[in-house]
Amino acid sequence: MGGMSGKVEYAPRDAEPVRPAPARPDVPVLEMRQAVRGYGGGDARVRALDGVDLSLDAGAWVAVMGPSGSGKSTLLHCAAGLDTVDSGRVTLLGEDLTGADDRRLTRLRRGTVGFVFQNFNLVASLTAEQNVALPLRLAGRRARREDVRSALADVGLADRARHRPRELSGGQQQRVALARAMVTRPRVLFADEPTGALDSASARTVLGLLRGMCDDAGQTIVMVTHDPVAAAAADTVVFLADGRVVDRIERPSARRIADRLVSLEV
Ligand SMILES: Nc1ncnc2c1ncn2[C@@H]1O[C@H](COP(=O)(O)OP(=O)(O)OP(=O)(O)O)[C@@H](O)[C@H]1O
Repeated sequence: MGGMSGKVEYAPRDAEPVRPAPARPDVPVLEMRQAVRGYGGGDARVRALDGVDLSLDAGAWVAVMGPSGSGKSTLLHCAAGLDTVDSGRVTLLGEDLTGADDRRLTRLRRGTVGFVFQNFNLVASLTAEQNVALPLRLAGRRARREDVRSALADVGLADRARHRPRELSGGQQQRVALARAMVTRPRVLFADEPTGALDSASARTVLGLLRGMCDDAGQTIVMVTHDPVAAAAADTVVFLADGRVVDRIERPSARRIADRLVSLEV
């Protein structure tokens, strides 16, 4: 990739803007039906997902919670097409991920899903702007300057475009990671502990940005978290235990979530 360490080579001004994948109002954005994913064999066999049903429409924000080892990461990975289920079905925008080969999965993910992780996963040698431009370049297209700049402006970092990750606070780095996830306008954002490494003020900022993404842009968010305060920002909390969905609360308070978690962990 030319120019990785230098300035971003932007597309010409009249280049096609990034457009979200077409909406399919007739199908859920994400659907899991009786999803099963096991690891290991024989006596050591673990059913990380044991018949999970989940259906999410455009603009839905679900938090996935549960004790350690309950299957949260496995659910996220299978829903995002980073991992495949052993049985059951997973569809993204109506397209079946089950049995799709790696090339097809990569194509389905591109432009359809975005990712944010606890540890930001920014490229240390690249500026904020270059990090945000990266998914477009990985998709084989030149980024338009205005798409990259507006993604950074959306997270309040227009004035930090030339900063490298080490020159940014944790909260700012996570906002760059959000801008990077959003620049392709994904229909679904998968977030694994997006506020896990942040102080409470930065966490609130990030949760507020996520709220805007589902309310204003109709994007769907699947967020794994251990934090009841973060989960209370979502519309729905799904609780996992031993690979199964054991409860679901709509519009929950942090208090109610914490109480439910405690009851699962004892
Ligand atoms: N690659 C793997 N090989 C073997 N077992 C695995 C693998 N990945 C996950 N598991 C097992 O599957 C179960 C679910 O794991 P998963 O990582 O999805 O849980 P989690 O809820 O995300 O946990 P945590 O909150 O600790 O991150 C666990 O029992 C785990 O040990």
